[in-house]
Amino acid sequence: VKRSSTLNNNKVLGYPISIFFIVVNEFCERFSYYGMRAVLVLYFKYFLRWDNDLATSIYHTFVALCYLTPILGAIIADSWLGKFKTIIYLSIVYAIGQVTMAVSAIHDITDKDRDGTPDNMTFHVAMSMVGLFLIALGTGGIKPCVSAFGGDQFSEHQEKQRRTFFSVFYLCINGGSLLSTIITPILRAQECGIYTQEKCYSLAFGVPAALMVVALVVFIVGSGMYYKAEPQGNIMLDVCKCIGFAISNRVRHRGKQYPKRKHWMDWAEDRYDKLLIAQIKMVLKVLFLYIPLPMFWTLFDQKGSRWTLQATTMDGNFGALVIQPDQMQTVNPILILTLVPIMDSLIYPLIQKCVNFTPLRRMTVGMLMAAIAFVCAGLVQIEIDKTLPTFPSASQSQFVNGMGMALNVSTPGVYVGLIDSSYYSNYSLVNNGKIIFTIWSDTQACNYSREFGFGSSYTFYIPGNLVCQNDITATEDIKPNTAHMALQIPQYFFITAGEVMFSVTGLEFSYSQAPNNMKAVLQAGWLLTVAIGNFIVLIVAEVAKIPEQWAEYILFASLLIVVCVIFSIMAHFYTYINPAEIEAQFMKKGDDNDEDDKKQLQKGMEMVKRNSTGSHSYDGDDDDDERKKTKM
Ligand SMILES: CC(C)C[C@H](N)C(=O)N1CCC[C@H]1C(=O)O
Repeated sequence: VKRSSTLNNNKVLGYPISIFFIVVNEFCERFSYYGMRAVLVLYFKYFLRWDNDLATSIYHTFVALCYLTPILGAIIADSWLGKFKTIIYLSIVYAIGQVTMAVSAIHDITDKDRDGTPDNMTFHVAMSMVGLFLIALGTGGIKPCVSAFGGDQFSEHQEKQRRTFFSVFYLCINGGSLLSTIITPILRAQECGIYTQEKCYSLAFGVPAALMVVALVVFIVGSGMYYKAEPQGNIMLDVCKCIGFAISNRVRHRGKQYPKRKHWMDWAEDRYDKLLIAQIKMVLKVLFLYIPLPMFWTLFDQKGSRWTLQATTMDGNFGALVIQPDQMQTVNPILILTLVPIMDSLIYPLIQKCVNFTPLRRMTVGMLMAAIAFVCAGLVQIEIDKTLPTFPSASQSQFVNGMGMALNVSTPGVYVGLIDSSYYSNYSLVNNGKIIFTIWSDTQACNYSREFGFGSSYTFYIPGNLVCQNDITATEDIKPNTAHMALQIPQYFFITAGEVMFSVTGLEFSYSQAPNNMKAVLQAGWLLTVAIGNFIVLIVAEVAKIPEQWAEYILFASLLIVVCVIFSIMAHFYTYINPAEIEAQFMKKGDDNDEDDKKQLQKGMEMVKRNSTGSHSYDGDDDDDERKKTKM
């Protein structure tokens, strides 16, 4: 039983007011994180002048680090500072990191010769690496704490409200990320500078930095309203020692003369209190269940890579709207914003009328949905392959100069180059839509315009007697993409519906099944599945050499289905628990036990008492009581 009585007075519609500050904080933080991430690769490539490979590797390493550091944040929170202080301190580190990034992107700082390019690249690289490290520490460190801290604001009997909170929390993640991925690229495209005007990366990083400061301020403003659980001493050290002792004790008592114990962790009973052992068992059970989960994220993360590449071979013309391949990714947060409320208010209650749609069942269906998404991606790929020639590469054009003199050809943003007489240019990449080329020689200049479809490729022949527009002959080397990007919508729909069922549920499940003193640790365990999924994508990208892309999609779908079957079997044997109830039972048992046991349990009881800060209000729906001990 937790939460102070003062909290119960600060409610709106049965929800603690404190969660308002937490969800606003999450919105601003995710704006900051995803906004910075949206322009990061371009910053590496165009500002730091790294090649594609280095830019991609550092980008993925950074993303993976952001999902590894939650372990650190969780340990600090659960063992030392508590969630509130950890969030405050690591948010400061995070904001400093964002500001460092913004400063590292000011080209004028080292542009001594005022030519628009930084003269001391080492300075900018060093600053941005320090900035990224601090950001990874901050964003990852606070992530498990913020979600667990939000969950802490509800009493044990407000499970329904707590579930809604996790849905709103997820909406805020995606609202923030959607807005920032639209806004920061626009900011980046602006020009700024003191001596010369260059692409404004400092603004694109500066606005996320400002949002992180806002996130911190909002969180501090709510300070008086939070329930703040005290950390339980160095719990992670106790956990490790207890597990270590259980293993060594088990090994020391191998013979038949030693009676078996129900669980291998019970071998720690000789030295550690039963409550701690029970809590470790709860955590291990959930962590064991997580083993197959990274596979979901492996598929999910390919939205940003494989699916975006797929979109480059498609037609993004939606009439009034022309969608670029990488912009298709925003379909995910847009769909999250629509699907979460629909699922919560309509789909789940409807399904619940027919079957007991438990969290683990939802997660299983979520994984199946992701597999279906990849089958859709495979089918779309087959459709694309029917229309796709192989040479030359997409969206390019070349010019053949038939004139007796050298010619220059350019279009805004692209300089095709100087073409010698009776010679040809290289293929140049241009945008889709109407493009106007300027062709000029020493004696004449003219404009030539042409409509380019997505993925098309042309050779233009400039005759000897050039007058312009009508004289140039165009040969279509590759037809424009005919498979429309709208074909990707079903795969985005299924992966996002899967995400809602899998990720939102998983977040809440991780909270509800964790003992009070290890809530943040289990949230971090959940986030670790995202990190491992990211790593698998990196490995797969290097190792998988499947020549047909559609076959790779189907392979991934099949792998996820296999993993899904394994998960559903594991989930079948999982018994839902109410950690607070189990912890309370140890208090009760203590009264009935013999003296020795009583002494052992004393410590555990103290722990539970420390968790129980004040009275508890039974005001929420307790519709989950019958599920407390249900199977999958
Ligand atoms: C990739 C989207 C912008 C965000 C995504 N839908 C999402 O909410 N998440 C992906 C990893 C976990 C979660 C997050 O916390 O960002």
